[in-house]
Amino acid sequence: MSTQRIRVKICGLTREEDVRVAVVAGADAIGMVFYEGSKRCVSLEQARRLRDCVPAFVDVVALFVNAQASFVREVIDVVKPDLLQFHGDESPEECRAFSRRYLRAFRVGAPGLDTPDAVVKETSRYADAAGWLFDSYSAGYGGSGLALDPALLAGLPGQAVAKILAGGLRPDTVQAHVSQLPFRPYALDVSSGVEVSPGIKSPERIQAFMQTVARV
Ligand SMILES: O=C(O)c1ccccc1N[C@@H]1O[C@H](COP(=O)(O)O)[C@@H](O)[C@H]1O
Repeated sequence: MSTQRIRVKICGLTREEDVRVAVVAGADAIGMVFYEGSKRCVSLEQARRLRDCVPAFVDVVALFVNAQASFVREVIDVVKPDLLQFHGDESPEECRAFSRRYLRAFRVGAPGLDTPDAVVKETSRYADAAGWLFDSYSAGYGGSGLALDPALLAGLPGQAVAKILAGGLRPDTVQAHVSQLPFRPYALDVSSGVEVSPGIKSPERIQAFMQTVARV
């Protein structure tokens, strides 16, 4: 039986040169953060320029945290993302309001999301998502570099929705994180683990991350 390759999204890009490095290294998706509370937040104009560096067959993902619907629509119009990523407290209705494919992020370990049953119940509310993205719980909304507890992901349905692991992945730890999961992830999402500072990526770390994942 063949094992499906694990896809990679590199998130929090702010510079054109980093987008090009990510694409050449084989990233399947690149993410841009539209959240003013993040040091990786990009402007609409910056995002449009980054988007223009992305060739066919690489997805552009726009990440939001409790954004106004009008702002999400503006990003859709200007940047034309392939996927939306909701990383805040958005309800299923708010995620569906744009009739776009979306990733739903879960801050695993947060109050109310701190048992396997609670995770299963919460994910089931977003059964129409294109992917469930499991991030760790931290004081901010994400991009913390902290890893989640894989035991909290036990009991999720097999094939229902693509499962994406995020949170504290690095070139030297990603293999161990994947092996501790109760399932084989569809994809991985990395931001701080391939950076030299928030929003500034390291070509060496991106390449090392991609090479390691290709062997997992
Ligand atoms: O990157 C950010 O600044 C960010 C801000 C708000 C919500 C999510 C954010 N990033 C996402 O967080 C996870 C984990 O990131 P890390 O690898 O631990 O740094 C990932 O999905 C990022 O896209």
